[in-house]
Amino acid sequence: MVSEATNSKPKDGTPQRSPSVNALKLLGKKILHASSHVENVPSGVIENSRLHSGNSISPLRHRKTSPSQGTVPSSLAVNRNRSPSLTHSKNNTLSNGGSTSHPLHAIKSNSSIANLLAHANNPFVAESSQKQRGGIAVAPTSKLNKDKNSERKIKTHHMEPHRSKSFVNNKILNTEDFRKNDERSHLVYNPYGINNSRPGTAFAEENRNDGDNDLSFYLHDGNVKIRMLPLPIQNPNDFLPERMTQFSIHLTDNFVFDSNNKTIGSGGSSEVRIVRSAYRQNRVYALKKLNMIYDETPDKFYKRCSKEFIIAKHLSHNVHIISTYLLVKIATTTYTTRGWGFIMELGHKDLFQLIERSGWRQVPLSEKYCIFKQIAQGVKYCHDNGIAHRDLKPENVLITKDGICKLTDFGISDWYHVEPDNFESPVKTCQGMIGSPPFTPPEVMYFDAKNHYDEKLQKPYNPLAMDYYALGILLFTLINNIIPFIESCNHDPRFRDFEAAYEKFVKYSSKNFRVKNSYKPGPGSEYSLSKNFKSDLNATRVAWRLADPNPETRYTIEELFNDPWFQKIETCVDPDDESCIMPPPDVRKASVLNSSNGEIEYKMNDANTYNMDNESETNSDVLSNHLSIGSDNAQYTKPRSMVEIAEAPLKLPEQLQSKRENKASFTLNEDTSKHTLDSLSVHDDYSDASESSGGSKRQSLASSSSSSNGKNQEESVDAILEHSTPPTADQSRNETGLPEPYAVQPHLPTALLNSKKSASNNVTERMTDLSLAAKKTSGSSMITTGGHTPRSSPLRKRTVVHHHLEVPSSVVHMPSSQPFIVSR
Ligand SMILES: Nc1ncnc2c1ncn2[C@@H]1O[C@H](COP(=O)(O)OP(=O)(O)OP(=O)(O)O)[C@@H](O)[C@H]1O
Repeated sequence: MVSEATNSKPKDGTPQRSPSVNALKLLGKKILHASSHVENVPSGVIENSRLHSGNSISPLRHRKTSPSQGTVPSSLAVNRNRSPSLTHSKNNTLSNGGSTSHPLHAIKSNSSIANLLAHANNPFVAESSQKQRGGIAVAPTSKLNKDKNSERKIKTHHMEPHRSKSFVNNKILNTEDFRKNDERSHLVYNPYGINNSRPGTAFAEENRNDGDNDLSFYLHDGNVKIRMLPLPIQNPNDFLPERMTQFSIHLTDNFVFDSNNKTIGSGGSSEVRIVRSAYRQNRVYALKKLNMIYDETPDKFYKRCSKEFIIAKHLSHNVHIISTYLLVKIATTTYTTRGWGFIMELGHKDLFQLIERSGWRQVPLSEKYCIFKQIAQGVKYCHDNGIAHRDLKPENVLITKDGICKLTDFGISDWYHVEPDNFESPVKTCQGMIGSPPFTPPEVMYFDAKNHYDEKLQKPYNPLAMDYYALGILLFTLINNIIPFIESCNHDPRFRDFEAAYEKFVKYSSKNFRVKNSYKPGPGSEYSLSKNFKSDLNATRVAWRLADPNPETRYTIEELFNDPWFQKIETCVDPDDESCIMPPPDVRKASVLNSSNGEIEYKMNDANTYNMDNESETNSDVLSNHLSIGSDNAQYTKPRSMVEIAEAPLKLPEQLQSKRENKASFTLNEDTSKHTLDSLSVHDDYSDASESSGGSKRQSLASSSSSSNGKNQEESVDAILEHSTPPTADQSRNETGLPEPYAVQPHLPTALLNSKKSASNNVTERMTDLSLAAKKTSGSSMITTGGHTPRSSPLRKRTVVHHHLEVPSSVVHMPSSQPFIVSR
């Protein structure tokens, strides 16, 4: 058996709690004490034939997912990963309600963090981090095992038990690896994504007495320390397979930071900024700056990040995957701290940012189905290429300026075959808690240590079935405008209701519902999760089959693509249209250190020929693009997580808002005396100059979908599910082609109307300015994914019918926005 086993155990004594934490605690008190009926499940691998026929782990067919109450044996603590959805408001700072003077910052996807550690095994890197050139994208199992074993031998002083004062609701994690070595290898875990420092940066406890000689902790802003990679920064090429070897490994060889210097997104282990080509300023890219997490060792950091890069790059040839181009070294500048980063295709928004908008409710079902299908196509591409994503959620779906949905964040993705490069080999099952709880299936949630499930319930699971389930929850979320449950486990009353409704539906209404190829209608509007599907029982079939709590009977991606309803969904993107795949950036020069005189010299890239005449760009090109980016940045606000919205859909605690406006800017001062430059490293004098973290004023938590004093501020999740979504695209469009709510708002104040119109116009103008910009057309010109359109050149204008980005946001803080939210 090849599996990944990680464990964690909760620990009491949390000093501060966010509103979401408190709500979750309340939920936790309502645990259902149900008896369990669980069959033994053999662990190990899943035969390919079974995998593709929709069966996953064998004898779970009739098991109940309600476990008996029990305690988690100490041997089964789980290495938890938490969702950005669950835990954070990206780019936001939360106030903790007064128990501390620290401004708190909510970061994304802390669920992922501990798991990231467990996945820091890059099969392309030998134990000593020396380059291992294999020439293939994936390594054989033996090598994977070898790496895992080697990691077990690594001294784990970074894993010594400690608790960080910086974290709210700390938990202690044990990894099974370290337990086996009889080491207490606790990690501090921040499940709710709140810390008191700058976004996306990992922190460690101030007083470390674990013998760690890593000098990469820097005191700033009182008692907060920022983790930095020790010098010298490693050469990315040493961690990549030969076919991915890069000519240039330094960011500044070929890119410049956008002068706006804004963080456009952040996650549990990264922050994302805009960079530009040094040669064509209008070519903009995303720089995902990777941060060390918690007590991660530099070695594990390099392995984890290079693994993510290899997977992301391996998948970078599809319309529905964000392209990842380069793994680069970054020097400390006023923009960022030294380390590694990915140069990636720039997304315009992520799906979370669209769904959280009040106007999302009015987006026609046909457009939501289009988005769903695009996501599914991205997932299928991953699976077809041997990768399970394992962290699908709206935050990890980016939408380009053309309205194309693309998957990103392969931080906890993995090759799912026992032999990664042998697609005939069985599926490698997993163990341990990973993913984001609202989107993580119940068989994985059994490993969530905080829920204290009986060990018997923790069976090896199929990583692909995680993605199937997440697709189902995504579809529910798209249609209902809110996540259906906070956690897919029976500690969540909403999930319990869903599970009970599922069983009831199958038992009394549709006995063959789960039978393969039966395509029975799904639950109707008498089921709350189905209401907003407007009696489209084929659509509810797909959502319910994908979100089947039982992995045995859950839809597979193949079944989804065979589903007649799914096949008929019209999308505005041809999955074979390579013009929608961003070409790689120019990489023309590479800096190298002249060992004789110590000076930096540049090598030119012969393979990258170019004509300077074609490079010219007008100032106005640059300016307009710059302005466009700048204005977009303003919208990269993640005010509330979906979980927070689910908990208090229209309620905004006023005190949080005012406190957030008073957040301090942090200044990071590096201690230059701690480092000596390594002569082998060209840019490893990644200047230890002092830097400012640059106006890290936290963004407001105030959600665009929230109103602090709106009439319906106590509106419940159930009430939200009751609201109707416009039934069809046609019915909701006026003569301009825009969905009705975008054009006529008679009940809104004039100022509000004007601001909405101009916002909408701006989007339209920006889109039509682009070479690949969407043109508004009639619905008849939709591209269906069943057909094939001719390959287009990168400059050909693509016909798009759905303007996925044109989702108006309610005006925050205005009570009058409330009527705008409620559908008519
Ligand atoms: N290429 C990109 N273009 C634009 N925005 C991006 C891009 N990549 C990421 N983002 C934004 O940054 C956020 C964080 O990115 P990402 O999920 O990759 O980080 P992460 O640290 O891996 O997160 P996690 O905590 O889930 O592991 C995304 O949700 C998105 O809003």
